[in-house]
Amino acid sequence: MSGVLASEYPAWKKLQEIYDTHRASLVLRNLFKADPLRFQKFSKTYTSTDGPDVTFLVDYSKNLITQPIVDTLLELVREAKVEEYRDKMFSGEHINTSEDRAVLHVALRNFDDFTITEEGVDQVKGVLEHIKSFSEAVRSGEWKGYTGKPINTIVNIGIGGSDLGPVMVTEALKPYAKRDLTAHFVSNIDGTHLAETLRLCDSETTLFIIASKTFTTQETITNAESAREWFLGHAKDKAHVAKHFVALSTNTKDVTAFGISPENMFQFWDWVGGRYSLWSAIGLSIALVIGYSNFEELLKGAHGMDKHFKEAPLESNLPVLLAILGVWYNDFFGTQTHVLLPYDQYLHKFADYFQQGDMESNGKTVTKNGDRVNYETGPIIWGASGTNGQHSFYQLIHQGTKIIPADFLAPATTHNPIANSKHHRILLSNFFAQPEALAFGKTEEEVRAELGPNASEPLVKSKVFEGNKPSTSILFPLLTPATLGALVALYEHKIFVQGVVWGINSFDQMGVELGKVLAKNILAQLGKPEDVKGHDSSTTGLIHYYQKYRKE
Ligand SMILES: O=P(O)(O)OC[C@H]1O[C@@H](O)[C@H](O)[C@@H](O)[C@@H]1O
Repeated sequence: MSGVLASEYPAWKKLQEIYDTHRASLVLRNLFKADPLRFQKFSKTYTSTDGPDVTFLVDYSKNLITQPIVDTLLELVREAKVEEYRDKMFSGEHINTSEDRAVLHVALRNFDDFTITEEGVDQVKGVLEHIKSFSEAVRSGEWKGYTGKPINTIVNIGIGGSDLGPVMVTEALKPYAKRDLTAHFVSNIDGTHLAETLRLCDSETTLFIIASKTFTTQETITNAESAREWFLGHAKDKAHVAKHFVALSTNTKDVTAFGISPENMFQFWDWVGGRYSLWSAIGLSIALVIGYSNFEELLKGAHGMDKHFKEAPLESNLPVLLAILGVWYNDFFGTQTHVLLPYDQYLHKFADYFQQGDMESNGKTVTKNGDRVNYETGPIIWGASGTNGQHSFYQLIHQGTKIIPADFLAPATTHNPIANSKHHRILLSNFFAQPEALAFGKTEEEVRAELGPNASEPLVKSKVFEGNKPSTSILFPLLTPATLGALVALYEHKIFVQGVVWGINSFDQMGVELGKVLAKNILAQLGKPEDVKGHDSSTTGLIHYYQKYRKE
C-alpha cells in the first residue's frame, strides 16, 4: 500500500463534498423523471466471452447516484490503484501481506488461460482429475464400502469456508443433483449436529469427507474423530477407514496421522483462502452431488467473470460497479448493513455464504500498513430468500429509520415450473415490485387520495412510504452451474475492490483467533470451581453457574 488512508484520496474528499451539497437532491423519483434514459445508463448486461454461455442483467439505476458521482467513485478506484492490485492478484504476488501469501482462487478455475506462476498452480489440473475420477467412482457405484455396498450418503465435516461454500452450492444446484445420493454437512462442534446426522447414516454406505485447510480446526477434528469412532463401532476393523474417510486439506502430515492415506487426500495450497475455497478440493462434495462436469461448468462460469474483471474497463466492470455503490453508501451515507435478497429458493444459503465471504474479508480496522482507518470498512451482510423476508423484516427496510442498500437477485425462468409457472410469475412479480416500492414509496397525497377525507392523520402518516431506498437488481435466465459460478465470482471481486479501496488486507482473518485461544484456556478450567482463574467476574460467574449443572 502507498500508506495513504482512503479518506486522504482527492476523490474521497470530492465525494464528501458531493454528499454534503447534493445529498438532499438525490431523490429517485426526481432522478427517474428527469432522465428517461436512466435505466439504459445505469444498467449493464454481462455476457461471458469465455467458456459456457452466461448472461445476466445488472440494473443499478435505483441507486442514489448520478453520473458525476459514479465518475468520482471510479476516480477513487483509480487513486486506490485497484487495477494494479487486481493485476498483482492475478499474477500471484503475495498481496496477503500479513501471511505472506498469494491470493489465487482464480488459478483454481483458470483452465490454462492466464499464465500464473506460483508453487502448486501446476498441480491444480491433477487435483481436478483426482476429483473427477473419485466422484465418478462413487457416483457410479464402483467405489464400494466395507461390506461391498455402494455409497449412498456423504457427510462433509468442515466449518467456515470448508462448509459454507459446499452447502450453498449443493443447495443452489439441487436440480443437477444425483437424487439418490444424500449429502449432509456437519460443522458445529455442538454434538447435536453430528449425532442427529449420524442417526440418518448407515456405516456401510456412508462416506465421510473431512474438509479442513489446516486440519487443525478444533470443531472439524473433534467431529471427524467422533465420526471415526462411530464408524469403527460398526465396522470394527481400522482397515475399513480407507473406504469411508477422505480428506481435503493442505496438511498432509496431520491427515496421515488421522489415519487417512495420501491417495484418499485431495490437496490444495496455502494461496487458497478458506472463504474462497469452494473451487478447490473443498468442492469435492459439490462434484459428488452434481457430477464432475457440472462442477467444471461452475468453475468455468467463474473464470468467465474473472476474465471480465481482469479485462473490462472500469466504467463497465461489474465487480467494480457493485463495489463503488457499496463504498458510497457505507462511507458517505453511513449505512451499516447490506442485504442480499435472492428470489430463488435454491439460493437460500447465498447470504449465509457471503456473510463469511464479505465480513471475514473486510471486517478490519487497520490498513495493510497498520494504520487505524478513520472510515467504515466492511458492511454487515445479511439476507434471506424472497419472498419469505417480505413477511418478516422488509417492514424495517421500507419504513424503518435506516437505509439498507439491497441486492435483489432472480432467475427469469425456474427449474420447477409447477402450475404452469404460476408460482414463478408470482415470485417474479414480487421481485419487480419490491425494488419499485423501495425506490418510489408512496406519498402522503397518494395515501390521502386512497383513504378518503375521513382518514385520521396518524393512519395517513403510518401508510406513507418515504421511498428513496436504494437497490440493485440482478436478473439471469436460469440458475445454472456456470451462472452461479459467475455470480459468486462477481461478489468475490466486489469484495476485493472494496478491500483495496479501504487499504485493508481482505485475505487474513486474525479476528477469529482470540476467541479460539480463550476457549482453549477455559476448556482446561471447566472441571472444578477452584480451577477457574484469571477471568473477569462475569466470565467467572457464568462458568461457576455452568459447573453446578455439569455432568461427568
Ligand atoms: O478449513 P479450516 O482450516 O478447517 O478452517 C475453517 C475456517 O476456520 C476459521 O477459523 C477461519 O476463520 C475460516 O476462514 C476457515 O474457513
